[in-house]
Amino acid sequence: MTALPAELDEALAAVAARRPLLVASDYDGVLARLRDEPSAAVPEPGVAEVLARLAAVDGVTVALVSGRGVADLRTTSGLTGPYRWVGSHGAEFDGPLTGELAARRDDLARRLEPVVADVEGAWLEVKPASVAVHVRLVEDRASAAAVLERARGEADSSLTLKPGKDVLELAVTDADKGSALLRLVAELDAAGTVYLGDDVTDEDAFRALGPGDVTVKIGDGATAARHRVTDPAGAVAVLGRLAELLG
Ligand SMILES: O=P(O)(O)OC[C@H]1O[C@H](O[C@H]2O[C@H](CO)[C@@H](O)[C@H](O)[C@H]2O)[C@H](O)[C@@H](O)[C@@H]1O
Repeated sequence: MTALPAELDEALAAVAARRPLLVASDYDGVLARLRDEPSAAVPEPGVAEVLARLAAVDGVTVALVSGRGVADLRTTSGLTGPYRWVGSHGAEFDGPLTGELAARRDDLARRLEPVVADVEGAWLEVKPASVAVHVRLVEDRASAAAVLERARGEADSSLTLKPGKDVLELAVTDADKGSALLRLVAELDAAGTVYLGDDVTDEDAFRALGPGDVTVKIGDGATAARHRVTDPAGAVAVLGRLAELLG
């Protein structure tokens, strides 16, 4: 198992003593390695087991907080369990979104179609509260950047831009992972929270939490998280160590 930095291990030991405890994680790039095709991003070995172990501890709630829609997250991850499922960057919190949002999203998708039409490898993912412009498969990186720039130009002030790894999402709500996490913390009256994330949209969650919480960035890049591990195997090691401490 990946060895954890001493400060991270100490922080996990401290938060493990608190109840109620919220253990929340982003999905892509954290619990699953990034893949060319989003539906191929299955959980890393050990993820299902460690989440189940954590959720079985009295006073611990496990939450999956993803940019994916909840239905997609459930299907792609194959995870089942007594978890809180927060999708669409926090817009799907209590259940599916309303039809009015879907109509705005479909109109947005129509406007974005020409942006990807002639660029090989660029494609649109139409999600519950957003349209994601994907460029991971565009070989020429200058063309990929140009597609994202053009998509950015299609955004009016009613939309929220969510940049990510080889993707730009245009969302029809202003929900973010930080507000969603704070809503969960309040609902559970959590005395401590652990959050793992790897991407730009996870920074809202890192910033929302307090100094006594444990925030872990997966991979490189500037971050507001207090701790870092290198890859999804490291994320599994963090969750495994926490399960051990709670055991
Ligand atoms: O918040 P997350 O759980 O990290 O979800 C963020 C986005 O993840 C997916 O896209 C990313 O992962 C794909 C699979 O590895 C990869 O092909 C893509 O380039 C990445 O941007 C998903 O497709 C998006 O809908 C999520 O918002």
